Amino acid sequence: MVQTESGDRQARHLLKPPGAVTLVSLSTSTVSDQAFVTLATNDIYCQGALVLGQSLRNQRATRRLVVLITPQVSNLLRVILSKVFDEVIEVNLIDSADYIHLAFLKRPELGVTLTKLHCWTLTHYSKCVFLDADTLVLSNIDELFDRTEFSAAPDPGWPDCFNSGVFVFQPSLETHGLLLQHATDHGSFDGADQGLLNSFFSSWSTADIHKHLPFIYNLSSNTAYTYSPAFKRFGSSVKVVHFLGPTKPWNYKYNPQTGSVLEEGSGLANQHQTSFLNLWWKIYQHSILPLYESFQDEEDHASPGHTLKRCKEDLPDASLFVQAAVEELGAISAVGSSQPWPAQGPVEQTVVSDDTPPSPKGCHAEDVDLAVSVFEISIEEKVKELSPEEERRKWEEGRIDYMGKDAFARIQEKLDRFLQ
Ligand SMILES: O=c1ccn([C@@H]2O[C@H](COP(=O)(O)OP(=O)(O)O[C@H]3O[C@H](CO)[C@@H](O)[C@H](O)[C@H]3O)[C@@H](O)[C@H]2O)c(=O)[nH]1
Ligand SMILES: [Mn+2]
Repeated sequence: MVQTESGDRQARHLLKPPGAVTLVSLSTSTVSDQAFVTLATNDIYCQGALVLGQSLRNQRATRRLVVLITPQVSNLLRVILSKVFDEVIEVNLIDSADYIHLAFLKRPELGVTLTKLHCWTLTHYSKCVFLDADTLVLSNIDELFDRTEFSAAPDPGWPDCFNSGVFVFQPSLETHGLLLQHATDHGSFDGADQGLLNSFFSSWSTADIHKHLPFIYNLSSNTAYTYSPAFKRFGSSVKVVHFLGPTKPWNYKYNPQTGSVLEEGSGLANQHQTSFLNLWWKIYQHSILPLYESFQDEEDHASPGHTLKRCKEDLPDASLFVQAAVEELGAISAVGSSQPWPAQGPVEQTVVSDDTPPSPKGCHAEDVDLAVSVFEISIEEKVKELSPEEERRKWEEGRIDYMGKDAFARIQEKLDRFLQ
């Protein structure tokens, strides 16, 4: 990966309030009119996008790397994303066109879905591969660009439908418009993008076998066990793992010494899934955490005593970040191999930042808490209590938590309580 000073400087332009489209050029890929695209609508999903982007770089992807973000994504994460992705493009969570607004008021949970559809507006690319932020690339997948729109792999839960976590598409404003129109007219049978895309590209299951991507391009890690003989036979050729479902890699805690996720609290994962989870975390530890540190170092010049600098100083013999920076993460094909972490000091040492009282939660990244100690790394969403004024401003700015507390069901609950 080529990272230039100027790339980092350009990244500053991503700070809010950004323009509709911001271009950041970090690397010269061999094919510049094609791209891998992902989406992150908040700082937590950004952690997934970062690992995905890094996994594509590790596998020497020859196309541009693009991440679509929404206004909720914090300034810090914008800068960090720009260190991994060639382009960080802000899109709106809901398009401002009134007909969409009206249609979707009845189905607020589709907001995030609509955002995925924005990938068709990337018309400066002739062809793209979309990957969910909860996917991990294990080997080079450039050959996907030999496929045409609309190619995707079967969904493990209903194989006559495709899974919309990995797909090949051709950006086109016309298609984008038709998709939105389809959403307006028909909604989505699963209330999200997968249902919508399946009914729009409804001939996928029958028309052209070339549009069926092999399952190795979208292996659902949590369902692999349901057909373990096949996993035994074909598992070694898996190219993309997809952590679909409610529990994502970032919901686990990770022990950097043993190189494995800690299972307690997050339910027991099957053995294959554990290897993939460990791989995800290995990339996170070695390649993503150091990005936070380098950003903080830059900030230190401007404002001495900033958070992560102290973290580093407080960890003289653990030096997680320093080790991570010098250790080049090469091929990650060693699925399941244990990663012995060099011996560290025997006493658990917790990273503590400047402006928070000593506690296990140390390094913070605006909307996420990164707790880093010798024995445990974890990513947690900050629970922010907003004042009624802040809540109102959020709504007025269109920053509505459709999946969470502003979900239609929650609002209905509130109304019911009020009307009782
Ligand atoms: O709050 C959110 C939720 C989702 N996403 C993005 O949307 C993708 C899809 O969401 P995800 O949580 O990964 O859904 P899955 O668990 O994978 O569930 C399935 O169902 C989804 C809804 O139909 C499809 O988008 C997925 O591709 C399909 O695998 C994510 O990867 C992100 O890229 C966000 O950025 N923020
Ligand atoms: Mn997914």
